[in-house]
Amino acid sequence: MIKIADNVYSVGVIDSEVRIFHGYYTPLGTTYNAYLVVDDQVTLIDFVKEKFAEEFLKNIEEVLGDRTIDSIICNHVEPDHSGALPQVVDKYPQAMIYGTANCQKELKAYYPDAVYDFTVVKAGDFLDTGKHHFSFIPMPMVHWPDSMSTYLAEEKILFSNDAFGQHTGTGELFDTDKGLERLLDRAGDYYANIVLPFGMQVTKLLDMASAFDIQMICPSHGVIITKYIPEIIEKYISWSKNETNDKQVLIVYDTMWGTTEKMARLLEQEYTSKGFTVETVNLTEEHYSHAMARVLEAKYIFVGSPTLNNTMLPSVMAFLTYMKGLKPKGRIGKAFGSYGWSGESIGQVNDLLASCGFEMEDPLKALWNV
Ligand SMILES: Cc1cc2nc3c(=O)[nH]c(=O)nc-3n(C[C@H](O)[C@H](O)[C@H](O)COP(=O)(O)O)c2cc1C
Repeated sequence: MIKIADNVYSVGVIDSEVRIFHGYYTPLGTTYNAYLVVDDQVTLIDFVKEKFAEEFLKNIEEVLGDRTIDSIICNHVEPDHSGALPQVVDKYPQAMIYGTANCQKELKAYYPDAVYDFTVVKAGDFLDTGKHHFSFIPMPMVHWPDSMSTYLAEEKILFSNDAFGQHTGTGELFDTDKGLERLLDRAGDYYANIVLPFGMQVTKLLDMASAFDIQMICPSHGVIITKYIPEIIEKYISWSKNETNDKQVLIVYDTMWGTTEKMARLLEQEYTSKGFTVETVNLTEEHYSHAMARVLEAKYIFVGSPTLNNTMLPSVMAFLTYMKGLKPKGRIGKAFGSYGWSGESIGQVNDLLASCGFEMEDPLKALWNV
């Protein structure tokens, strides 16, 4: 438990061990952030993953002692945020849960046996807990239909849920602990792997949030943002518009016997000598979500695979399928790869990149060797 403002406590937990998050590799683990606001009435904002329910309840008790929770704001139903709901409502049965209409439906589906009262909230609604006033900012699809943010006027805090999140489970608490570069690196990694398809919805959220004076952003994963609010908002505006760096190339490949790797190195040399910044990811050595984080600001996405049994390597297929789902826009693609006789992989990679809506450069093929 940590006090983060007058009467506001961080009561979430650190999960330093989690490594895969719905297909997204999290080398630093993550945190499940939840917050308590103590007023005439006590409000809990979000829960944690079910596995950490006991630790979570202890954190809450450390702040409240024998006091009870009157209101629970459920910003998002996904089990990393709502998993401990049954245990919390069991201990604090009188608490009223506030969330969007979709939140109500999804909670019923996830926790059919839990007993609790629920009030549906929408934009413009307030919760008054004595000296504190919460307002609700629904942000559907950032990143589920139920998602919302909550603003606490007196402390100027935006509880942003998954927006502005970062998977950083190393014990850092504030953006000032490790600085701006670290924050943007972790937030960018998260944005690329989770938020990227929802640029339009992020724009709406930023428009709505601009009406509030925000001095602190408390996301549901990672560090609390205090110092670098303008910087992170500027990045969110840029990422939501799919703005890329025209001089940045990402090369992603895999290889069996090294020729496709040689092709990747040749492309790297060519583009570096032309003044581009080039990042190269070998999918045997790095997870595809690491490559995805690099997609965020790269204008050029070059993808290479040799032909294996008339198709591309599974690792390359996994990356391309994953990237397609995350809907990056406005990129320039190029397929490359080596083959022995039929060479289907290069055309298949080309077609998948084209199906992402990328403008395509001519593919590069190498028979056996370069
Ligand atoms: C198990 C296996 C299956 C292969 N299947 C095909 C194939 O269906 N069509 C083809 O053109 N080449 C095929 N090849 C040849 C490779 O594509 C060729 O060796 C290529 O140069 C490998 O590129 P790399 O060095 O980047 O791994 C196959 C090679 C292996 C080892």
